[in-house]
Amino acid sequence: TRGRTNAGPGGRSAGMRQVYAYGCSFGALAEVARAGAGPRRAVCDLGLLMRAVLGNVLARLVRTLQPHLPARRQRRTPRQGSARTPRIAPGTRLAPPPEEMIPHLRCPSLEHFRDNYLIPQRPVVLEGVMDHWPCMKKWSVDYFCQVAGCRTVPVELGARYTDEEWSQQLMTVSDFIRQYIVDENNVGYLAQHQLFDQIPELKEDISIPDYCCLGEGEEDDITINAWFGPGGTISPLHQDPQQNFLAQVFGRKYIRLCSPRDSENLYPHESQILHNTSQVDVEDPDLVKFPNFTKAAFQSCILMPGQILFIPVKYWHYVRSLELSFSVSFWWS
Ligand SMILES: O=C(O)CCC(=O)C(=O)O
Ligand SMILES: [Fe+2]
Repeated sequence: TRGRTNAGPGGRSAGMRQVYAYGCSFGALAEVARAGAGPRRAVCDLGLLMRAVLGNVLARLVRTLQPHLPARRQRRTPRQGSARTPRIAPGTRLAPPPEEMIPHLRCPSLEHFRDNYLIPQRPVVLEGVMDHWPCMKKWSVDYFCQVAGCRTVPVELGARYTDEEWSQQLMTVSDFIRQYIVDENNVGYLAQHQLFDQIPELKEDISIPDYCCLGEGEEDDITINAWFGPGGTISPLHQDPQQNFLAQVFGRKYIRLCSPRDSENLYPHESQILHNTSQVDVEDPDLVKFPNFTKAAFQSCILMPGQILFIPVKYWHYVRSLELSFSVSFWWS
C-alpha cells in the first residue's frame, strides 16, 4: 500500500481506509449515482471504492492538523544549523547509493523458490510464469473501454501520493482513459484498486501464481490489485505488510528495492499514516537532509511485460512507469 490505503504507499493504509470509508461514503455514493451506473453495480462499486478513496481524506486531515500538534522529538533528521548538520561545501556532488541488479529466474520449482527466495526473503524477477495468462494477448486500452468503460474507479491525481497537491477522484474507466491515457499531458493513476472483484470477467484473464501456495494464508485472502496508468506514474518508496507478486502485463516499470534491514537509512515519515513511506525522493535524494540515505543498499530492475517481481514482506519499493503500463499485484501471506 502506498500513502494510499492498505499498507502501501503513504496515501494507502488500513486505518486510513476505515476512517475514509466512514467519512466519504456519501460523497462516493453521489459520485457513483452521478456516473449513472446501474443500481446494483453502483452499490458494488461503492463498497470497493470506499476502501480505495478514503485514504485521501485522512491524509488531508493529518496535513491540516500536523502544524497544530506538539512537535515530536526528531530522531532521524538533524535540525538545520545544529552541530550534527553535515558540513558540505556548496556545489559538492554527493553520490547516491549504488544499485545492484535483481536476479532473474525462469519458472523455478516451488522448492527452489521457497528455499532460495521466500525463506531468506530475497527479491527475484520470475519469467515464463504468466506467459499463458489470457491478459497477455487480450488486454488493451480498447478492451478496457469495452469491458469496463462505464464502471466507476478511483484515480490518483498528482505525481506522488506524498505530494501536497495529491488527490483521488472517482470517474468512469472511459473518462480515465480519455483524460489520462489518450491525453498524454496529464498524469492520473488507477492505482491499488481491486478491479477484479469489481469486474469478475477480468479475473478470468489472470491466474494466482502457484508460488502463493507456499504461504500459510488462504487463497481467498489474497488481495489482487490493478495498477493502470500512463508513463510517469510514481509510487514513492514504501513498504507493505504482505508478500507481493507484482505482475507486469504491458509497459515497463523502473523499480528500486531496499531491504527492511535498511529502514533506518530511509527516513520513514514520522506520522502514523505515512510511517510505511520514506521521506526521500529516491531518484533525486536530498542528501543534506537525509545523509544516511547513501548507506542504504538498493537493488533495481526494469520490469518488462511477462515478468513477475517477488517483493518480500516489508521490502521497500519505489516504482516509476516508463510508458503506458498495466500491472497486477498479488498480496499474499
Ligand atoms: O506499481 C506501482 O506503482 C506500485 C505497486 C505497489 O506498490 C505494490 O504492488 O505494492
Ligand atoms: Fe506497494
